[in-house]
Amino acid sequence: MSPLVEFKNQASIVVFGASGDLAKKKTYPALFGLFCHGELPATVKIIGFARSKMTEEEYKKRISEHFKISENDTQGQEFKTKFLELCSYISAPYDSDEGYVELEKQIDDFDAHHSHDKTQRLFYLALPPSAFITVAKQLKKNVHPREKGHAKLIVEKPFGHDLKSARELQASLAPLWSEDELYRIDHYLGKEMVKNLLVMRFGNEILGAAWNKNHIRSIQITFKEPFGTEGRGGYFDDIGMIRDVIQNHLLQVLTLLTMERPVSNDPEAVRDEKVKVLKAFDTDISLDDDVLLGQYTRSADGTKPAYLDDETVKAGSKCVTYAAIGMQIHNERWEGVPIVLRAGKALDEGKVEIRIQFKQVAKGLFTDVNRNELVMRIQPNEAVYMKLNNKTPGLSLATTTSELDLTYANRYSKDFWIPEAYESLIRDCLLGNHANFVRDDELEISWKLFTPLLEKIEAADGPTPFLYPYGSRGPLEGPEFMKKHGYVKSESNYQWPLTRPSEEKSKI
Ligand SMILES: NC(=O)C1=CN([C@@H]2O[C@H](COP(=O)(O)OP(=O)(O)OC[C@H]3O[C@@H](n4cnc5c(N)ncnc54)[C@H](OP(=O)(O)O)[C@@H]3O)[C@@H](O)[C@H]2O)C=CC1
Ligand SMILES: O=C1O[C@H](COP(=O)(O)O)[C@@H](O)[C@H](O)[C@H]1O
Repeated sequence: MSPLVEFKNQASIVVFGASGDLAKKKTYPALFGLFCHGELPATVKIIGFARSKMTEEEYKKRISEHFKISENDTQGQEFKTKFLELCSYISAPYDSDEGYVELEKQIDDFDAHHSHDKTQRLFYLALPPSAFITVAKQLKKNVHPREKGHAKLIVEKPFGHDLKSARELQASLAPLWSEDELYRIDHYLGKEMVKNLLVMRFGNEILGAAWNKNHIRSIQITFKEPFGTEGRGGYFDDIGMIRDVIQNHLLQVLTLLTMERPVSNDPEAVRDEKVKVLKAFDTDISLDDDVLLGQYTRSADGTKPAYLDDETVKAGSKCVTYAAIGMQIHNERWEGVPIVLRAGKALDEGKVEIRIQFKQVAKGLFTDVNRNELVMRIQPNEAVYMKLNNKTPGLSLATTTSELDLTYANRYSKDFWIPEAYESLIRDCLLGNHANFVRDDELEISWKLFTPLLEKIEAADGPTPFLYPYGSRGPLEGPEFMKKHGYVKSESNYQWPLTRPSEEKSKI
């Protein structure tokens, strides 16, 4: 039997850093979600491992805090009870053998009890990067099954801080864990709309045919969060917005959006294409022309703090909480198409979307019509809509902009289970599907792309970010920057959600 099938039937799942924030908010809720949907292996044991001293009761209370069930959801409560019966906890240091020896024993007992021929072990490192290598080494030494079965290791971002540290991390991991055993999570790859990109692009001839420099005028990928770094300022100060979201999540989305068609749906075929297009990205990102940086100040009404008000942030820090970066891809398909990745915290709304703007139609027949735009909203409320020009209904021959709208909430019933990103990725890992995980060569190129820029930004004489108030749309220079990078704002005859005749204006 292949390891793939075996992990579907039975597995021991070990969560390192089980006392932490990620484990509580994402890892355990995802495991619980999979359990409720019958997507965990039929025979499974879940072991938490961390240094914190907790009784089993405290541990179970902690890991279930974020389960999505209400008090009066009897079925949900039953699932929770059954799920927690599968969970146990080991409190031990990460850097000495004792806890790992106990872990090995618990897994062996579980396998013996269920008469498993082979042991299947999934280790999830919900740990700060400083602990990755210690745990990876100890696991290899004490708990790797070797010829007894198969093992997988899930590693969380950040995978390094720059090219050099990413290489060092990789050099330490590689002798211990093969690329085949490693699963580097970028949780954006588990989001429904991101997974839909392959189908949208390669399953629709009409889009595939127009997906190139001949028809596309510009590409934007936007990440907006309505909250600041409250409580995480100290951590964020060494990271900044480019490392936090752009170098990983947005770049991954862009890669899927711009790669060539994979030869098959084999995970390596997909990752090969991602790497190929990444190699065609221009690494020479100009600080003067291609980058707009910002940092948030207090909100206009004074109720929300400035980034620098956080006591854990270095006084006078120039850390970037907003960044827009103009990128170029030098290949036959994309040469000359402006691309902007932009991300900001403490903005006016929470939203992540892709916006593809098509070229203007030929002049002559119309004096001026808006450009078509294809928008794929990743969150909240998944949607795909295409802005099209249409004749204004009635006697008028004027044009108006409307849209073909595939808003999921209107098109798919609530009975569809759209898994959370972590649910989807843990399931992929259990099934041995690497397609939505970051390969070592992808990681290397993503750092090659952004490290030179980060070095310029973080140099002692690096730029001072533009300031923007908490709750605003970002630096005032934003619209001008977008215009410079090929985005033309629609004429104002676009009305949402309902077009009314009084506001229509003649276009022909
Ligand atoms: N929080 C989130 O939502 C997200 C987090 N991540 C990434 O996931 C990883 C874990 O994040 P998160 O759970 O927030 O981290 P935490 O800071 O909560 O750490 C997790 C656990 O690791 C242990 N730990 C903390 N510091 C150290 C240390 N210096 N050395 C050894 N062990 C330590 C602690 O457990 P104990 O002391 O009990 O052993 C802690 O409970 C990080 O790499 C983070 O960047 C990625 C995306 C989102
Ligand atoms: O990795 C990160 O992502 C989150 C945003 O994730 P989302 O799934 O809520 O869109 C971001 O808040 C965090 O700063 C970053 O580290």
